[in-house]
Amino acid sequence: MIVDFFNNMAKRIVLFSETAPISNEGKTRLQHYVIFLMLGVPTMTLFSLYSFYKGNTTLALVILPPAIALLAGIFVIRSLKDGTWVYRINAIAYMSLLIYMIMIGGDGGSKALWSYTWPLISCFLLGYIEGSLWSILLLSITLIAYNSPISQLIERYDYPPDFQLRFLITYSICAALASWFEYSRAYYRQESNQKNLSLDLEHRKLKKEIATRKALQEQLVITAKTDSLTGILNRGAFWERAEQEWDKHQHLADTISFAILDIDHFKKINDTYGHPAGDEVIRQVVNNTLSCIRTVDIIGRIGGEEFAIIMLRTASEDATKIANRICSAVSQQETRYQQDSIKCTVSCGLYSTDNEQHSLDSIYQKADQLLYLAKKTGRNQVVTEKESDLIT
Ligand SMILES: Nc1nc2c(ncn2[C@@H]2O[C@H](COP(=O)(O)OP(=O)(O)OP(=O)(O)O)[C@@H](O)[C@H]2O)c(=O)[nH]1
Repeated sequence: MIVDFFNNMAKRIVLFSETAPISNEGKTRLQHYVIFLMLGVPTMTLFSLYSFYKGNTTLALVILPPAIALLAGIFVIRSLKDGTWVYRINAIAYMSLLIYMIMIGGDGGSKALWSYTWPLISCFLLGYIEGSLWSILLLSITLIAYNSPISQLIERYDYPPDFQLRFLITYSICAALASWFEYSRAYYRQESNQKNLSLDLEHRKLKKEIATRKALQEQLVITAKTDSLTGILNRGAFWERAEQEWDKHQHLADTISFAILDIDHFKKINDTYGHPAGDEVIRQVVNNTLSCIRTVDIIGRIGGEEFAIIMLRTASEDATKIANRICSAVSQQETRYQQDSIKCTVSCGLYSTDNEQHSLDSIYQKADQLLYLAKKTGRNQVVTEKESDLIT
C-alpha cells in the first residue's frame, strides 16, 4: 500500500513534469528517482538535524549536499529528455555520503549498514548493468579509502574483522539481489513494451485507414453533389442548398434574387459542331458565369444547358447588373474546339424578392416565366419583373 502511494505520487509528478516525450524506460527511471527523492530528502534532513543535535556537525553538513542534489535534480530533469546525468551526479553525491559513513562507522559501525540501500538505488536509477558497476565501485573505493592514509584524516572506525567479513557478504548478497531484481523487471518491461509497440502500430494503422475511409466518404458526398461536366452543384444538390438558404432568408427577411440562365439555340451548336464541342461550350459558359458572381452565391446546373443562380442579400438592381454582366461575358466568349471557334449567347430570367409570402418554388416559377419571356422576345438578354411589365 505504501509502495502504491509512492508510485502514484511519482506517476503524478511524471505526468505533470515538463519533460519532453520520453521512453517508457525513461519514465520508469524518473518514477524511481521521485520515490528516492520522497523517501531520501526527509530521511536525510532528519538525520542531519539529529546529527547536529548530537553534536556531530561534520556529519550533519556532509548529509546536506546529497539531499540538495536530490531536490535540485527534479527541477533540472523536468526540462531534460533523458535524466541519466542527473541520476549519475546524485549517485556520486549519495555514494560519497555512504563512503564517509562507512569510514566513520558510528555506534558499533551501524552507519555502515546504510550502504545496503546503495545497490537497490543505483540499479533502480541506472539499470542493472550500470547499477551493478556502481555497487562494485562503492565497495572498491571504500576498501581503498579505508586502507589509505586518508582514512586517518577522518578518524576511521576500526571494525572488528568478523564485522568486515559479514558486511562484505551481506553487501554482495544485496548487490546480487538488486541487479537480478532490476534485470527481471527490465526483461518483463521490454516484453510488455514490445507488445505495446505492436498494439501502437496496429492502432496507427487503424487510424490511418479510418482517415482514408473518411476522406473517401467525404469525396463520395462531394461527387454525389457535383455536376461532373462543370464542377458546380448538380440539380439535387442545388435544390438542397437552395432550401437551406431559403429557410435562413425567410428568418432574416433579406432580399434574395433568383436567376435562371439558358444557352440560346444550343441544339444548333450540338448539331453543327458535335456533342463534345457543346460540352466545351457549357463548361466555358459556367466559367464565365462564375467569374461574374460572388463566392457566396449559389449556382447549380438544373438542366442540360440551364443553370440557376441564387444571389443572397442582393436586391433587384444589383442582381440585374450581375446578370447583364454574365450575358455580356458569354456573348464575347469564343469557344475553341478543334478547328472551330464557337460563339453563343445566354438568356436570363431574373426575379428578386423580399416578400416573405413567397415559397421557393413560386420564385423559381416566376424566374422561369421571365426566362421564357427573354427567349420569346429575342434571347441574349436579361428579363426582370420590371421589364416583363413593359413587354406584356
Ligand atoms: N453537348 C451537350 N448537350 C446537351 C447536354 N444536355 C442537354 N444537351 C442538349 O441541349 C439541347 C437543348 O435544346 P433545346 O432544349 O431544344 O433548346 P435550345 O436549342 O437551346 O433552344 P432555346 O433554349 O430555345 O434557345 C438538346 O439538344 C440537348 O440534347 C449536355 O450535357 N451536353
